[in-house]
Amino acid sequence: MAKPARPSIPSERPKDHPPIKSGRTGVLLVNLGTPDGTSYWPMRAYLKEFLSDTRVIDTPRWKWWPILNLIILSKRPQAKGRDYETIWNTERDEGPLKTITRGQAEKLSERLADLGEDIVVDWAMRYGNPSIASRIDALQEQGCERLLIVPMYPQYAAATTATVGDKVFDKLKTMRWQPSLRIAPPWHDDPVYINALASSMTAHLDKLDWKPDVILASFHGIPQRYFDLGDPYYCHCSKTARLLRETLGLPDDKLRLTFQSLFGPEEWIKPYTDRTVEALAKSGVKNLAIVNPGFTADCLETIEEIGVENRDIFKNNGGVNFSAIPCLNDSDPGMDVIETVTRRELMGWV
Ligand SMILES: C=CC1=C(C)c2cc3[nH]c(cc4nc(cc5[nH]c(cc1n2)c(C)c5CCC(=O)O)C(CCC(=O)O)=C4C)c(C)c3C=C
Ligand SMILES: [Fe+2]
Ligand SMILES: [Fe+2]
Repeated sequence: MAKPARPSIPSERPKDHPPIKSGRTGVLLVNLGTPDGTSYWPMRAYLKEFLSDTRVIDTPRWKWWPILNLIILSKRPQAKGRDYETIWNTERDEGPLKTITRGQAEKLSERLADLGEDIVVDWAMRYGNPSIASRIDALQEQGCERLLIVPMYPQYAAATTATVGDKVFDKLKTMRWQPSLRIAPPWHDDPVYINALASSMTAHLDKLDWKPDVILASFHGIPQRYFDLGDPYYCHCSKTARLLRETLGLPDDKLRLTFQSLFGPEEWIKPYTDRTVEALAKSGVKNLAIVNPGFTADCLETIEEIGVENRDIFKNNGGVNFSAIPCLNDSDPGMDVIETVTRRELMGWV
């Protein structure tokens, strides 16, 4: 039987066809988020979005809705707004997390210049602005058919990494022409990350005219229940701390793992940073440094909670010298980490 004639495919686009940009790859760095301003309403909007995420708070909605809307959102926006004011980037009118994430994206773009014009680097916030959906739109408009999402968390947690995925999938669900998608895995035990932390800690501590008796590696906490339900976050943090200890040649009691930023009445993973700081000061430790390996950018939880609140706890209980070691941010070692992770995950695409 004769084959039916193949319909001819026009070799050129019809004259009235809209222009198509194509063939590019987008890299989207995503960090947690920050309010649009420090006054009541922007603070409230930010906290409401954040604390309504079931990945962050999994309490049944009928129970959580009145607690959030009637109790937490009536007081916390003012209190936290005052804290944000103390760290605010007034020049740009934004939180430091935004400023630093933008800097990381700009530097990454420069570092990937050898890959040519077909790579576009951008950044977004999981909560607040610029939103993930708006940046995916922008990348697609620039011709990105492939998308690498980099959740800016070295340790995986459902409350951070997975919720970035959720938001990306929500957006993709609405798109007729979806980009191909990759999500970078956590890098809690990557040698480039451990070495970057070790070198930035050493450089910072060498500049002090005193030596710490103890260093705390303080990570953001999660409720103990989330760990019991199978979240690998605690194990990732423990491994980072162990590798850091090994790299720096420090014994267990000199570099200790702790967890900060507790929220609500539940039990969180332990030991708690603030209680450890207090106990160390009371036990006679005079010189203390704290590093925050789980934060890729300095933010309220590092600058204010560690640099101010925990410094005060230490000094008020007999401590003498205290230093908060800055996050990797967009420093050279920090950018080495982001570049290594990105290049590895782009393999096969570029
Ligand atoms: C139950 C609540 C929370 C969980 C679980 C949680 C996990 C978690 N958070 C980070 C990183 C950051 N959190 C930040 C602020 C912040 N976190 C919570 C609550 C939970 N976080 C709140 C309510 C806030 C806002 C401030 C406050 O009201 O206390 C920030 C700082 C943002 C900034 O703009 O500076 C970061 C970063 C991780 C890594 C994590 C779990 C692993
Ligand atoms: Fe948090
Ligand atoms: Fe906090």
